[in-house]
Amino acid sequence: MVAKVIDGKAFAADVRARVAAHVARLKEEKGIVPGLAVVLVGEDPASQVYVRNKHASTIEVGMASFEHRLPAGTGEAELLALIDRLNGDPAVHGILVQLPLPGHLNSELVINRIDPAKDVDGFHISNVGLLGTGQKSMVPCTPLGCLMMLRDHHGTLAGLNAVVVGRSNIVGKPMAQLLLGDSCTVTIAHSRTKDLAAVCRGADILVAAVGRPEMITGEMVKPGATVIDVGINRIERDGKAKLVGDVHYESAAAVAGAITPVPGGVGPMTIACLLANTLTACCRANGLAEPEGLTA
Ligand SMILES: Nc1nc(=O)c2c([nH]1)NC[C@@H]1CN(c3ccc(C(=O)N[C@@H](CCC(=O)O)C(=O)O)cc3)C=[N+]21
Repeated sequence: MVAKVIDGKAFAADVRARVAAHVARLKEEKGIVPGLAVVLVGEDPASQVYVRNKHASTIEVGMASFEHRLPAGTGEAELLALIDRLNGDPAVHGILVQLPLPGHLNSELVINRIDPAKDVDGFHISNVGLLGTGQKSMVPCTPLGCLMMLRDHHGTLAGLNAVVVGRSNIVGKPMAQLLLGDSCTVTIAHSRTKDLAAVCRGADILVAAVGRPEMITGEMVKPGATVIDVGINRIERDGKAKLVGDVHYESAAAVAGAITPVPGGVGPMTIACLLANTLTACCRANGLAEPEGLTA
């Protein structure tokens, strides 16, 4: 079997177009412009690229983008004061604090300072609790993007065996909650799981979010399964820099029914879902109906 390639880049472009159409309608009918504030502390080069991409995509869909770049040595009180200011700013509907933060800053404290209604990353403990209890929340962007692609490919996910490899707070755990919400039978596996290959081979849906380059190989994939590769690893091969996922693409694609590539899979969907979440937050803040097909 040769897997169908799930084109995350094209899917993300479609999500952004739907967001843009809704934003245009909000502007025209209500005079409302959704706004996203992105806070970057320090000069990490990878983070700077991400923040630049987020800014460009935000403008492109017609939203307002507020960028706050702070020096690496910024104190906690100063950062918290900025978040308080953004919490109180009615032009700001979404707030994202780029992670990782410099080591002297307590990221849990900082994230939990964000108004949960503006927490477009879905990392605030209130949103985590709401998601875990099946209540309306802001949903983390990467798992939301994976869920959208899975629903599109399968129609319904009910009754399918889903294995999530990785137990991080930003991907693995919320991904498992979302799959459970769509009535999958969910297993969370990780680096200490006994006979990981056998566990993975039981999956109709296999989500790889371990952060280890090409760890999930074809022999761990059930024939016909859907493989979602969340990993983004920069490696060097044959003297060249290369971006690879947590899945060994070639061997997995030979067995899977469908697979997301890296790059061009989950990554672009993450940014598209950030915009979708900002739109959702704006609609909720104004007591308006939420955008259809762009929420969990
Ligand atoms: N508070 C916070 N929220 C985040 O959502 C967040 C963060 N911090 N810190 C960093 C990570 C990383 N992240 C990515 C988003 C898009 C791509 C993406 O579009 N990747 C492209 C390729 C990019 C490339 O070529 O480098 C792709 O996979 O096709 C990747 C990574 C969001 N993050």
